[in-house]
Amino acid sequence: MNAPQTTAPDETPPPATVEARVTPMMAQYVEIKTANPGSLLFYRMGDFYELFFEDAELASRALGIVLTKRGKHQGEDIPMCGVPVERAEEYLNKLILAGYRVAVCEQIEDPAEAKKRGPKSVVKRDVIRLVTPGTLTEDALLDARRENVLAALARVKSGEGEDGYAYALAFADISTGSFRVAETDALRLSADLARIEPAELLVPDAIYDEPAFKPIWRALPAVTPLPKDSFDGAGAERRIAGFFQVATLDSFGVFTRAELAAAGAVVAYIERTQLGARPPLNRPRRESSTDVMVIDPATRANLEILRTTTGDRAGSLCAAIDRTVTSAGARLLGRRLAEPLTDPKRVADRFDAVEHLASETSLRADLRARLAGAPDLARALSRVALGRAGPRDLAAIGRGLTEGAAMAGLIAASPAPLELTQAAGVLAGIDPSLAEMLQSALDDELPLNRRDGGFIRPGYHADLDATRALRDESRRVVAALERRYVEETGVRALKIRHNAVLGYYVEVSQQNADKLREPPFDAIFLHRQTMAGAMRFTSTELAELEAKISSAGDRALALEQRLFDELASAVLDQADAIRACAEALAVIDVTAGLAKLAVDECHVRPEVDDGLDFYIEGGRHPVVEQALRQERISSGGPFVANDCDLSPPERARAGRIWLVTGPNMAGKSTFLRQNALIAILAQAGAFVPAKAARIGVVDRLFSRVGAADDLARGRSTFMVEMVETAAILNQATERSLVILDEIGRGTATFDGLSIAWASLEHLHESNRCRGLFATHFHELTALSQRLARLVNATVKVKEWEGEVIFLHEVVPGAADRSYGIQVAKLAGLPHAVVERARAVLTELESADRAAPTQRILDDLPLFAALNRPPPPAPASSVAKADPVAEAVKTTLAGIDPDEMTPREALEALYKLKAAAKGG
Ligand SMILES: Nc1ncnc2c1ncn2[C@@H]1O[C@H](COP(=O)(O)OP(=O)(O)OP(=O)(O)O)[C@@H](O)[C@H]1O
Repeated sequence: MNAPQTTAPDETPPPATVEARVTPMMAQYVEIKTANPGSLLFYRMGDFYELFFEDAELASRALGIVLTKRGKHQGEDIPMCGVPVERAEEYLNKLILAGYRVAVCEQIEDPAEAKKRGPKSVVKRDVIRLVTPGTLTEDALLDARRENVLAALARVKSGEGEDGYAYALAFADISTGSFRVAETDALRLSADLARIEPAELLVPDAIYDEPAFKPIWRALPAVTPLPKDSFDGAGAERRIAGFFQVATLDSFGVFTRAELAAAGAVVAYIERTQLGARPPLNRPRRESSTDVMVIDPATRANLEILRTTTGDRAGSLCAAIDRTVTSAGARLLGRRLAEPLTDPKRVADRFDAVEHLASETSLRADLRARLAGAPDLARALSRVALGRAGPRDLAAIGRGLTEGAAMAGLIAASPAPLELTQAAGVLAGIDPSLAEMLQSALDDELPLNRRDGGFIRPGYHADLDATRALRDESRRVVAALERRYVEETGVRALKIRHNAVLGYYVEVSQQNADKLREPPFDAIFLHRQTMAGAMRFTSTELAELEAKISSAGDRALALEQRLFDELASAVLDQADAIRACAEALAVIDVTAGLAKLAVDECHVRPEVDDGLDFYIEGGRHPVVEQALRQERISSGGPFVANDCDLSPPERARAGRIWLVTGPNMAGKSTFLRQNALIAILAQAGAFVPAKAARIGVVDRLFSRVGAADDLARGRSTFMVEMVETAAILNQATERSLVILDEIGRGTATFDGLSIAWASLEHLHESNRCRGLFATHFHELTALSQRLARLVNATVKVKEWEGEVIFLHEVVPGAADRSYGIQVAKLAGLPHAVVERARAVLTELESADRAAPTQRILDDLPLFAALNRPPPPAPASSVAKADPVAEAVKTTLAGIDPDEMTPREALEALYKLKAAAKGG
């Protein structure tokens, strides 16, 4: 969903036209609103953020809060709604999720200052921050276990690429500081965006409006079009250098013009939304397009890598393998699964680290115990940098650094592989004095907000201790004064209380009040307020005490604020080191989590190399296996492991394709998916659910599994299936792994069979990829006699007293039937329908089912669309314009399978057979 547009500037009266009857406050509101188009304006008034006019109407609907009125503007009622400041985050969250942006406008002076300018003057206000989906930092607004990425897409004319443009993406998570850039192109853009999963994408106006891109925008949570100059390539370098406070970008590495433009846009947008505050971003790191396995959006969705098709984390691959104990670890695991590597060396480094912690049981347990106490360093640091931190953030950084140093010691105690020694090196390198300072400065129990005070540990700062003593002493003096007044007046129920309006006051019941209003006490007590059952007084003594107490309290608070700033700036001085620590902790967490997974779930270290093998022995589906075990969803036994070997046959230079047939519910889809997931896990650096595995790096993974329509894009189920199949046939290479499940089932039988047949040939002959192809078109199994690298496999079932028993075992060979009716019966189809279906099936099966198979083998030349000399045509080739074939063709042309009843279809089949016999 794209962000709904809020009031455009020209819809509210510009300040110049504001007439005399516009109140000064409204004039200020209108001015600020005009300066912040496209955002809802949270206008601070006391303890509330108020929204006016159209903003109020939109927000009251989105938040389900009451819409009221407040005064008049140019003769019209002003619609208004408000949210209490202390609950603002919760409401902000809802608005951001609904796709809005919010400009937060605060009072930037003390109301007392405003009063000095005259009774009608308005408190100065200004926008201190724009809250957008991609620029959140508050814990309450973020999902701890997910990244929150702001991305920008830039395009520059280059004369290269399909459309003469060079494209690049820059993507940053300001809540953790990661910042990367990568080239992309119009074709792989949606795959890259699916990998990056931006919470908000910035695009130039011109691209935003191009129809070809609209479907891509629709798949994203928020897209923000920006004017061209935000992507100005020439200015970008200066802007980035300014952000990182360096003179030139020379030391950052080499970037393309498009990459610079994209990174410049990200930086400019952060500066704009944070109003000058700088989150501690890493310097942009360049990614090469070949570094990671390309997985298109449909494949990601189909394989449920990070989320299930319904959008839940539970039930996804990520959830099934996540044993991390920190949020940062969970985020890194998600990132690794989203972008499996293609370099066997880097993959091996990750395996070494997992293997080490898998075998070092006690080290693993110690690290995990310490990690569990380590807070989210990266997000805390980001809030410190943006001035949004509380005392708990500072304490979190201190604790994280201390735990980190301890973990470095644990790892370094014995020889460890590279990934772990590198992480330990980073953790050990941090100066311990910062953590010590934070530890000694901050109390054990901390308030959430710095403005509440009371977070500095007694004994840390002498002046603060003295001021606090004064404040507390004064309180004791109040108690003493109360006792004295009780004695002097003889009113035992006399109390000294405090509230925001009166400050300190003396309260007595109505019965006792007269006593205080008579001599001699009327000289001491001054009447202030009459309540239902009580009367309130002040006294000179009390007023003096009050001034002393409040000044000591104010001074203590001010001192604490100063100390907070000092601690924050000490933290920021080491921002780079702290961020590196946060990354190192995440690496250790992911590694230890994967090691634990490997041990608990019996996963093994696969071999990943530059070859073309794909050999899995005893592979399992990690999600289905766990589900079967935990929930006992199936009455059957545990998960049945299966082998899969798509490695090239001897002397062949391309891998195999397995054609998997088998009854419904036998486990074909599960088998297909498990092999794709194993490839992802292996290249992400995780051990895999198998007895053994050897995988030649997969450059692209494609899967067309299951059917879903995309009515929003005007595509039927079959259309979606064909669009996805087209992408696979156009893009798969020898290095790719292709998983196709029941291609062609969404249309009439003959159309479907023909499409499946032609696609299989194309994959085998032209793409030459490794593949798994599941189908109910049993006729296709005959193709293995002609396609050298096509292997038939089937999922075994047993039939027992008319019932089918699923064995879930994948074996060589072909299935002869689908047992669809038995499965339909299991699903509870009415008895009459099941019986009728059996009768129809028997009748249909009595027709010659071998005919299409025969045609595959004899009649059609094998896949003629390639740029290679056509193979010598067989004797009975259609190419010879055989009159019999012509007759079959003519009869076929007259058939519209979609319009036929089963009986007509049967008759048409007989006619075709007759035509084929030359009748
Ligand atoms: N290897 C296995 N071991 C144990 N149970 C399995 C196995 N594979 C699949 N199953 C169980 O069988 C169910 C059906 O599997 P799956 O959806 O893969 O069948 P299918 O052959 O693709 O069916 P259809 O052709 O109807 O789509 C799964 O939900 C799972 O519970």
